[in-house]
Amino acid sequence: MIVVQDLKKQYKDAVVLDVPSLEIPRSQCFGLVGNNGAGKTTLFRIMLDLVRATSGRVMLEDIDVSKNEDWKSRVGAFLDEHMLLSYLTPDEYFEALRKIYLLSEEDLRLHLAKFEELFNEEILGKKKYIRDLSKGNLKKVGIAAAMMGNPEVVMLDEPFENLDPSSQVRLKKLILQEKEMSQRTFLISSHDLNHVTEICDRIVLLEKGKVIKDLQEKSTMVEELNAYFGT
Ligand SMILES: Nc1ncnc2c1ncn2[C@@H]1O[C@H](COP(=O)(O)OP(=O)(O)OP(=O)(O)O)[C@@H](O)[C@H]1O
Repeated sequence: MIVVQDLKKQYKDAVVLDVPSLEIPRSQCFGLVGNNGAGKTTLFRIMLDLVRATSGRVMLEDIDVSKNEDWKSRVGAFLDEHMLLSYLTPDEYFEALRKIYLLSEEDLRLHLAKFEELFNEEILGKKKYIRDLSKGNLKKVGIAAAMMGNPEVVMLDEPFENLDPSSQVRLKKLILQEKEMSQRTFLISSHDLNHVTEICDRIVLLEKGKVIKDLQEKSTMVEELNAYFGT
């Protein structure tokens, strides 16, 4: 369970995030939507202790993520390309992570096999550095890396952005499979209302840093979001 308590982030006079309370139960696929600047990435960055909150806290189980490091082995995330080692090839990068996560070569092979369709023969076995990959292929590397090491929680910021239509469908399939086979909690931010509502059990709508809708009824989610965004 992830618990957000009295969380505020302020830059000078601007309050960019103000979430009094939010609970994300284990194995929920939690979608986060909102217009540009709503605070989605800021919330993820605070959850990963990449940015310090002005006040309040994020707890993973009973761990305050800003006060204790023990949550780090339980969380995988891909927010942006800065999280990758761009001077490595994808193969070298996955191999480095394999050693960090103490996985066997077979574990890594099995993990990457799940991404075979999504990678579409563009990622592995090529002698191309991560820095030279297309934006979509870079995202695929980041997503595969975020799911390594069997994390309890996976956070993905805009995972569908820059993916071609077939890759978007393949990624949705992959997340749905992972959801079914593991007890993983997914936190996914997206501007793509159709994709996010299709895979998530719950959608939280942020606007100017505040939660203005918390939708848990699958049958009416798309309708409510379309009405809000005027789409
Ligand atoms: N370092 C910073 N200094 C000042 N303001 C910041 C800083 N980082 C983020 N902000 C502001 O915080 C607000 C929330 O930004 P955030 O990136 O979290 O939004 P978002 O919902 O992820 O937006 P998008 O959909 O455009 O990615 C924005 O107004 C942004 O300008």
